[in-house]
Amino acid sequence: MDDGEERKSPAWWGRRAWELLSAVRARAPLVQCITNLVSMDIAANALLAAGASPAMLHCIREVPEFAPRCDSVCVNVGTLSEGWLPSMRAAASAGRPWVLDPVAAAASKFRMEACLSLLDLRPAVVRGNASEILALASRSSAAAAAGSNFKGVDSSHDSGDALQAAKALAQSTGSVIAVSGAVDYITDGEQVVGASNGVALMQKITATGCAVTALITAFVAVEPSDALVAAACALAIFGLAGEIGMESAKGPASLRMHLIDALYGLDEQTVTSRVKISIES
Ligand SMILES: Nc1ncnc2c1ncn2[C@@H]1O[C@H](COP(=O)(O)OP(=O)(O)OP(=O)(O)O)[C@@H](O)[C@H]1O
Ligand SMILES: Cc1ncsc1CCO
Ligand SMILES: [Mg+2]
Repeated sequence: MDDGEERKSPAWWGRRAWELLSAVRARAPLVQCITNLVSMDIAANALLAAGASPAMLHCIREVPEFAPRCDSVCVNVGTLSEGWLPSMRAAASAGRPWVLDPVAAAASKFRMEACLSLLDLRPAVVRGNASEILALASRSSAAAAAGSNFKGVDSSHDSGDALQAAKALAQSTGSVIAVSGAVDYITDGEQVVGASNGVALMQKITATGCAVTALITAFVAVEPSDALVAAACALAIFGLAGEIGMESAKGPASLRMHLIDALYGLDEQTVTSRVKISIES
C-alpha cells in the first residue's frame, strides 16, 4: 500500500482499518493476555468478537513455554501483585510483539517501578489514559502526585494534556504511545495520529481501556511492522463499535453488550465510511 502522501487521507485510514480487522478475522491471532482480574472477561470477549483468539493465563510455570507460541502478548498491570510481575516480564521477553497497559501507573512506587522495568523490555505499543501517560513520562508515583487530583485507574486529564508527554515517552522508549480519551492520540515520537471515534459513556464501563489495549495487541499481531497504524486502527474500530452500540444502549451495562455485538458485526461499508482517523502532525 502507498505509504506516502495518500497516507494522510481519511479514506486511506478507513481502508487500512478494514484490512486489519479483516486480517484479524482471517488469521485469528492467538493473543496471550496477562491482564487484571476486572478486565479478563471484557478483554477476552472483545478479542473474540473481533476474530482473535484470547488466552488469559499468567502462571510463571507455563508462561515461558506458552508465550513464545502466541502471535502477540498483552501485559496489563491493573491488579498487579508481586507474584505476577515475573510472569509479565517473562511474557514480555518471549520474543513476540507485545503491548503494555500501565493501569494506575502512579498508584505506588512499586507499580511505577514495575511499569518502568516493563518499558525497558520494549513494548511495541503502550496504551494508557492521559493521567497514566503523564505519570510514566515524568516517572512519578503517588508520593510525587500527593495533593494532586489523582484518581487511581481513572483519568484526571484529557488526552490532549498528555500529548507532549506521549511524544517524549515515545522518543525515550522507542515504543508507540497511545493516549485514550475523547480523541485517542497515537505517536511514535514524530508523527501524531488522532482517532476520534467513541462515546463518552465508554468511560463508565470498567475496563474498556483494558479491552482496547487487548484489541491493539491483536492488531499488532497482524501488522507487527507498523505498530502506529495497528494501534490507531484498533482504537478507531473499538470507538466505532461504541458509537454503534450506543444506538441501542440504555446505560453502561447495555452499552457493554451492544459494543461487543457491534464489534462482531462490523462490515466494510461501515468501517470505511465511519472510521475517523487523521494525521495531527
Ligand atoms: N470522552 C470520550 N469520548 C469518546 N470516547 C472516549 C472518551 N473517553 C474515553 N473514550 C474511549 O473509551 C475507551 C477507554 O478509554 P479510557 O481513556 O476511558 O481508558 P482507561 O481509563 O484506561 O479505562 P479502564 O482503566 O477502565 O480500562 C477508549 O476506546 C477511548 O477511546
Ligand atoms: C477498577 C480497576 N481496578 C484495578 S484494574 C481496574 C480495571 C480498570 O482499569
Ligand atoms: Mg486503564
